[in-house]
Amino acid sequence: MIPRLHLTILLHPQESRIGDRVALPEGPSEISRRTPDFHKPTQVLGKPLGLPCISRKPFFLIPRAREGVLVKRDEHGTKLRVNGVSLKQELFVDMTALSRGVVITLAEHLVLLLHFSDLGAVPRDLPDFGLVGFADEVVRIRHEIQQVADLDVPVLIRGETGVGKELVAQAIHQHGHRSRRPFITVNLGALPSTLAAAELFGAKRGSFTGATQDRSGYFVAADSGVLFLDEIGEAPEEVQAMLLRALETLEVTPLGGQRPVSVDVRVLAATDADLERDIQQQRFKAPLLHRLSGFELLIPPLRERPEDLGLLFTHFSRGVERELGIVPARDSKDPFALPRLPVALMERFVANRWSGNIRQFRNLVRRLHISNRGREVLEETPQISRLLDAEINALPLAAPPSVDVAAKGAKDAAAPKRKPRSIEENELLRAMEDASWEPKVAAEILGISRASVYDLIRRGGTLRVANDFSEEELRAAHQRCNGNAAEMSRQLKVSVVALTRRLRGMGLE
Ligand SMILES: Nc1ncnc2c1ncn2[C@@H]1O[C@H](COP(=O)(O)OP(=O)(O)OP(=O)(O)O)[C@@H](O)[C@H]1O
Repeated sequence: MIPRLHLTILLHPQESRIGDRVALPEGPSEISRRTPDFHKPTQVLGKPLGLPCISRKPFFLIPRAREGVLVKRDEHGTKLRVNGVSLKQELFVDMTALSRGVVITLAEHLVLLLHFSDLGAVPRDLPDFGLVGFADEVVRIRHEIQQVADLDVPVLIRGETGVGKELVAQAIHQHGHRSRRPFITVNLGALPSTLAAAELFGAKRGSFTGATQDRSGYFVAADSGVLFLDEIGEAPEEVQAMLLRALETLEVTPLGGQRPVSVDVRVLAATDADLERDIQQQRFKAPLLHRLSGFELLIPPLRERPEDLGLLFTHFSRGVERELGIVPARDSKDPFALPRLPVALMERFVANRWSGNIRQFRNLVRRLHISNRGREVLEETPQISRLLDAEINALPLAAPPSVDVAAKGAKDAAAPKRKPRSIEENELLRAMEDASWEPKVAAEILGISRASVYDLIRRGGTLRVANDFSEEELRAAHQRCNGNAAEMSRQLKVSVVALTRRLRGMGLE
């Protein structure tokens, strides 16, 4: 098999939308992206573009050029044919570097990631199922989802924590016959064993202390749909026995109830545990494993597919900006803007072979955007350096400070919320700084409500909100910062949104 060179556009200088065109500084070259994702062909038209990092000669990227074929390998490096339609130029790159990914800048303002991938094997009609990435292993998973989604068999999804097991479960649900029926998630690791039976199978009023009314339980809630048993390896032994019975009989009896209730559920389960070892050590019931694994899907960790880092970075960047309402500080109409993501930073991601999981990577991207709020280019802030250094030392990252918005059901219910009183002034200050002084974002970081953040600001005495400043103070700051609201926000340690509103009210933009 000839390895192919794959080219990923990491970040457009101006995050263009479908059909937008971005002028390149050298001559009349143009780049247009036709689709919002990067799996589809990227058109690069026009004049030669400089490849300052690795090219020995200028080279053309031709329409629909997205891959090259390795044609020669010798002591000078590797010769690849960049060949979307026909051969136009050759590109020399270092083979070792290419195997871990090469980050380059095009015409100084477009960052690309080059690496090998066997794109020839991807069937054109294979849906992406919401899984970002095209590493061989991701393609295999997509293929397996396609094979199993519309069969009513139980599926066991295995992989380390935070690799995307729940995402895969959702994809199976959405592409199966039960897509219009409920998808209920229950995290067995978060279910106290004393309540497990009632939570799973329901309970009649008065059946135990605290059961003040009838409850139907997860199995009944998922009737005719899909029940996703997350962290199945964490299920206490008695819960395993109850689950096995329910799965074998497809009947559940609510606690304190007389008659069993029939249920029609497709069960998907996920675990990061070594269940075979747990069976040997008699911590997990072998029949339950057999019952759950009508089909098995194994999801590899991100460190085994670094070629997906670029796509995931872009995907999460968009999500974070949308979710937190962060507007990039750059002028979106400037086609000559610097790349949002500098090569040096992307190189850090690639060279480090990010050893954390996808959730941690998303958290890093989120922090990168928050701590760079108001800046045109994403820079490595001290906070990001700390996270990257922690990765180099392969230390696990701290749990994400914010609630996982993608997590559903029992997972959310179990997410810890903090007491505002436990937050010291220093921690508030750090969170506000990381949040670029935006209380909404600081609230996410701290795990408290926005109202509580305002409350802490008012009680603390170090920070103020925009409304606390006198007109005189604001006019002085406005003059000092030449009317730059982002700079004023940094100096006054106050939300740029609230500040702009105040300035507008005073007739100052
Ligand atoms: N291939 C992917 N493309 C885009 N987002 C992904 C991908 N894989 C995982 N994610 C995102 O990463 C986060 C973690 O994924 P998910 O919760 O599915 O992992 P998990 O394996 O179920 O984690 P846990 O073991 O902690 O339950 C989610 O926000 C998910 O949307």
